[in-house]
Amino acid sequence: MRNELLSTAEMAEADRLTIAAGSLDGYGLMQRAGEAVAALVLARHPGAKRVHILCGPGNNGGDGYVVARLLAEAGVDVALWASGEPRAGGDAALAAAACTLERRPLSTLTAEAGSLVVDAIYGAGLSKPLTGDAKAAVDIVTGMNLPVVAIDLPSGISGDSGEVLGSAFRAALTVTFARKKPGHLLLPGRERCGEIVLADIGIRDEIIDQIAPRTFENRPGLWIANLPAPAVDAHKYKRGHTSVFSGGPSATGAARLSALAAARSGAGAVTVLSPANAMQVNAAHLTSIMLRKVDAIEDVDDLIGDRRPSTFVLGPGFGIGDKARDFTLAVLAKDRQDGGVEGLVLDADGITSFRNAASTLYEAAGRPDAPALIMTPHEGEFGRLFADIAGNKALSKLAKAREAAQRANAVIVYKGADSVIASPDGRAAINSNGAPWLATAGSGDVLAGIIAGLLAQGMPAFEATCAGVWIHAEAGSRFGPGLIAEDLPLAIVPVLRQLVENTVR
Ligand SMILES: NC(=O)C1=CN([C@@H]2O[C@H](COP(=O)(O)OP(=O)(O)OC[C@H]3O[C@@H](n4cnc5c(N)ncnc54)[C@H](OP(=O)(O)O)[C@@H]3O)[C@@H](O)[C@H]2O)[C@@H](O)CC1
Ligand SMILES: [K+]
Repeated sequence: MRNELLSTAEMAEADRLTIAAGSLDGYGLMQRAGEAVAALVLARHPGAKRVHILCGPGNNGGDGYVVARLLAEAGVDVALWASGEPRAGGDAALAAAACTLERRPLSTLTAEAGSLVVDAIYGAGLSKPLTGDAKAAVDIVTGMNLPVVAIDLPSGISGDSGEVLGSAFRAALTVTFARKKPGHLLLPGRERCGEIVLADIGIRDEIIDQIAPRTFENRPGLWIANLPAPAVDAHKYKRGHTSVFSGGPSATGAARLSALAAARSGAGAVTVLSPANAMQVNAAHLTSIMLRKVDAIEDVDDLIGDRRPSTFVLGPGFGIGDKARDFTLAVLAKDRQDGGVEGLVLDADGITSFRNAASTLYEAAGRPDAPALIMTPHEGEFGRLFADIAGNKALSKLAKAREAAQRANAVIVYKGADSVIASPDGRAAINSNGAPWLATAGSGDVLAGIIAGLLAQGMPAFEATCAGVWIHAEAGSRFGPGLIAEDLPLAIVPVLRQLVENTVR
């Protein structure tokens, strides 16, 4: 399956290019869209007593008129409700004219228990909050708890941001075309879509390639080709060396969790870098993972000279302040070339430490040949570093992550149930395999470790980050109730096995 996501503008462009290529005209695309929806309605709801089809004034409504005609031809009891009139001469007007069923105003909608609703009011063209007859229809259908099949998007959900504009249907099934849209994956859109089925309506892959979308669903296909597989002659340092900075004696657990996750993700060697006063407590809890005393910047330099760690994690349990800033900048001052430092994953306290010194961080990360910087803020941390972006109501979560990545010269994971991973080069991916079980203390420390471990094995920063987010979420979702962060490093093992064996997509 292809992983591109299309903005509503890119979808309109795909439509235009397909028509220009001459294989199908707009009405032909609409027929195919309607046929796909009608077939799914018949397959999924063979026993529906009555199907209410709600049609808006645009092409989404046009799809609805095609569905109405096809279902009526198949012998289904169809009731047709219209909001507004399709523009004369347009494809939707043609579809409406071809449908001879009686049309009643949507403002007079009534439905009966046991019936099914097909929502064709607004799709990609939603331009303002739902009001009037459309809003009233949402209230009636939601109040009666009727199952809804949404065409393209549940009306009221923005295809670009996933936001609810005014109010929106909650669909059991959403049928969309060619590729998913960001609004199908971003919250709250994702939970309003129900099951999402992608229908092929004749928009060819070459057309999508021509558009070259920069947004993706975060699935293995996006990065599996870059997933490290150890060579037969691998020795431990060839498989990458990750170092994790530990906090003081009463805050060491987070770094060890991160270190363990880096090791499980395949880094050949992992070292916990501990202040002198926490050496004993760290030593008491580490076996295969190495331990080294690091109190000052010079110790970091020595370590890089001696052991050549390729990646670092800084932040989990580390403490906020000068030391975090100094160590971060010392790592970013190293070169990447010739087996130098590949990257730094900055999380938690590491991020917060730069709240009043953000530009120093971004400049350090923007230096040519600087190690890759990866930051993994949750919403609160994101707001501390990027207050203006976070507060801009015109931006979706996707757009916010993208803007932050460009400003910070860093790969950003804007965490949440719909984590967005954005690269400074403009690419972005939306994660959709998370589960509520992952919202547990220490879960983020594990994520930072997985990303650093994959990066140490030579995966490029964006791909390593996307893979880390997906693997972490998959492990947590499969583990389910009762998950604590300590379970996660081991829970990623079966996920990795399936990825290596290529049995999960
Ligand atoms: N692209 C493709 O490849 C294919 C696309 N297809 C289908 O086309 C759909 C997109 O069609 P579309 O562009 O005509 O937009 P659509 O969602 O019907 O709405 C536009 C109309 O609604 C109006 N309107 C909007 N919001 C409103 C509100 N809150 N309250 C009141 N009015 C509101 C808006 O008014 P305006 O903004 O102009 O004032 C305009 O009149 C897409 O989702 C898919 O189903 C398929 O046929 C197959 C191929
Ligand atoms: K719709």
